[in-house]
Amino acid sequence: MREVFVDRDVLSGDDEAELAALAARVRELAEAMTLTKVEPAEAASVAAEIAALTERLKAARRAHPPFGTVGESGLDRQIANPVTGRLNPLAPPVDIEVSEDGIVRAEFTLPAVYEGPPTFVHGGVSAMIMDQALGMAAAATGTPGMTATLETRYRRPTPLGVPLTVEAKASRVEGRKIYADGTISGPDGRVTVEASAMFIAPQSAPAAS
Ligand SMILES: CCCCCCCCCCCCCC(=O)SCCNC(=O)CCNC(=O)[C@H](O)C(C)(C)COP(=O)(O)OP(=O)(O)OC[C@H]1O[C@@H](n2cnc3c(N)ncnc32)[C@H](O)[C@@H]1OP(=O)(O)O
Repeated sequence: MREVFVDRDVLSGDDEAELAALAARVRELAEAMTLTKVEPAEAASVAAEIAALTERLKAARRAHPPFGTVGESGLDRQIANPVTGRLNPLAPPVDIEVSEDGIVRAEFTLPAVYEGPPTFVHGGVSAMIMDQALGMAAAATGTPGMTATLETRYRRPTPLGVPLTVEAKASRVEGRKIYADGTISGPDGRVTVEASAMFIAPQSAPAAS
């Protein structure tokens, strides 16, 4: 297995909490940036300040995103994941829970930075969230894998700014292939996105730590 799976800094809870708080501020910054009406001179001034802050963060730099210490599966350790990662400002983040019966579920709200059609979620963002939820459902069978196929059916537009629910569950495992299905639904319970995926487990599984 490639070394990048194992050669990671593992953060303490305190370090993770501080960086998660920083990521939350950057998320707010992205949202403020998307919606701001400030004058060009003020935008230029803010850009200069942000450039200076970026240089401060780059002063100490890792080769790869770090892992967290939570969990035993090696899945929820990916704290910089672009869907669920509290340390990744691009992640909403979607706080996915996996129940003992293998059902993956999360409630989340997507702000304006994820807009595709006006007032609705970008279809690629929905697909990204489904990929993650379906992948975690596949992994919950005990056999995690890489996405080989992902089919999304957009039944109706997914609204921004309201509570959404993603659910997924593995349907079957055939050798190295794991199949899973899931949905995103709106606050009225109506399904907006259906998805099905097939994951393929690597020939040799990655190390858990
Ligand atoms: C890995 C662990 C990670 C843990 C993360 C936990 C999840 C967390 C959630 C993360 C979620 C996000 C996750 C992400 O974002 S994963 C990122 C997106 N996915 C990828 O980048 C995958 C890129 N592709 C590959 O790496 C390889 O092609 C894979 C690994 C998929 C297969 O290459 P491999 O060399 O191993 O396969 P094989 O040649 O021995 O063939 C084996 C069987 O599979 C069949 N086949 C192969 N490809 C396809 C296909 N595309 N459609 C349909 N069938 C396919 C093939 O016919 C054969 O069938 P059969 O003849 O036996 O019947």
